[in-house]
Formats: sequence, structure tokens, C-alpha cells
Amino acid sequence: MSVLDEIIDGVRADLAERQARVSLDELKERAARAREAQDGVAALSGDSVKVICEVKRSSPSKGALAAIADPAGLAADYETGGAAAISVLTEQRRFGGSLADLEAVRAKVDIPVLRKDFIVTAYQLWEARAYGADIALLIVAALEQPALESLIERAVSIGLTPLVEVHDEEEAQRAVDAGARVIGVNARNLKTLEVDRGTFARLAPEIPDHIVKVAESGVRGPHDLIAYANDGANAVLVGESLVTGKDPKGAVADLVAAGAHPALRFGRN
Ligand SMILES: O=C(O)c1ccccc1NCC(=O)[C@H](O)[C@H](O)COP(=O)(O)O
Repeated sequence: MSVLDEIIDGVRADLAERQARVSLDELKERAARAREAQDGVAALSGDSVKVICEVKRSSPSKGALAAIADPAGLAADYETGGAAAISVLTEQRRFGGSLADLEAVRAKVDIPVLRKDFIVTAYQLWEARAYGADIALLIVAALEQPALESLIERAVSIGLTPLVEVHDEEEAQRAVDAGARVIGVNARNLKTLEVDRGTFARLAPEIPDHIVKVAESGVRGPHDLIAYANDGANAVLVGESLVTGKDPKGAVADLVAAGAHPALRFGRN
């Protein structure tokens, strides 16, 4: 069984427990009281390269990364450093996250918040909105095409911006065909868990210009952001290097500064 299949088995088991406790109607009522969703497309576009900063305690590839006792405090540091959005991993078993993390981060920051999880049902989208997310991750590899299309449509209809994640050319085409307006190219191979930063450069030309392109995984510092930017990234998603570093706020500020004029750093202008 692949790592992705294993993760999704656990996600489905945890989801069944939550569905037994909280009805869809209750979630919808909670979503109606949530802060109005912000536009993820607008937040991740523009002249500079936007930085999405992740609250990430652990991962299947690296195990424990950081204890993160105060996810909202970390998110506030990211925001002060200039982050364009916060990514909150809500998967429990392999990433140590929760909806409580999402709720706490939402209450603390003003910038858009991404629910990063393995979403396979509309119920999880309602959860995302109910707990204050503005953006929700949809992983093409985890979804058949009709499910992908229907979840994109549902996400948009309830105010969420779907960030549609791809790993290869076929998935990129599926995301485009499904109408994604924001596509994330994840450099982490879901079978081997290895990071190949060249994946973004390979797939970016397959994605039309009107779609916002996010380079996910493997950003160790400004140099990697600039390389992704020169390959066409509008935004980068950064987790591990921020949560394992000593100064997350400063590290975000360095990334944001590099993203302000990425081409100049390479002397291309
Ligand atoms: O991080 C993992 O090991 C992982 C394994 C399987 C599926 C997803 C995984 N990570 C989720 C992510 O996409 C990253 O947390 C995100 O792109 C940030 O990456 P990084 O900066 O390399 O932590």
C-alpha cells in the first residue's frame, strides 16, 4: 500500500468518528457564523512571490519536526514576518495536526488560512470553512476526476479557494481540466517521499498563465524561493525549514524580501 493510501485510510477512520459526533447541518451552521472567507487567488497573486508558511509538527518523511505548543503564536510570527497565508496541517496521525490548530490560528491572524489535509469528502470542506479556513488543499492523486471536479465546485460554492496539488504531468492536466485556479506543484514524491525541486520547472510550462502556481516543499531558504520564482512560481509553500529553524519570523522576512524582486537577484532585468 502506498504512503498516500495509508494516510487516507487513517483520515477516513478519523473522519467517520467526527461525522458520528457532528452532523453536516451543525457544521453548516458553524460555517455560517465563521469569519467571511478571503479570496485565496488574490492573496497568492501579484508582482512579488508570496510565501505560505506552514504549521507542521511532524511528517511521514521526517518524523517529529517541532513540538509547536502554540500554533497560533507561530502563525502570528509568520504573519509579522510577511507571510501571505498560513498553512495548517490538520491531519492527526502522521502530521500531529488538528482542527483545534486551525481554529486557534484563524482566531489569531488576519491573513488567509489554508486547511492542509487529505480531503476526500465535501464534509471536510465544510469543516474547513466552519473552522475558519479560506483555502483548502485538494490532492489530485487522492481523487478520481469526477470527485476532484465536484470537490472544486463545492469548495468554491462555500467560499473556499481550492489549492489543487499535483505531482506529475498527468495530474497537472487533470487539475487544469477540472477548472483549478490555483495549482500547487509538490516536489515531494508521494511514493518515495523524496523531494525533487526540479518537478516544478518540469510541470510549470504545462499550466496556463492565468492559473496561480504554487511551488510546494523543499524550500530551505531564499535561494530555493528565487529558483522556484525564476521557473514561474507565484507563491511557495514552506514548512520544515521554518519550524526547525531558530527564528521563524526572521526566516519568513528573508523569504519575503527575496520574493519582492526575485529576477533582480539573478541579474535578469
Ligand atoms: O512532508 C511529508 O513528509 C509529506 C508526506 C506525504 C504527504 C505530504 C507530505 N507533506 C505535506 C506537504 O506538502 C508539505 O508539508 C509542504 O509542502 C511543506 O513542505 P516542506 O517545506 O518541505 O516541509
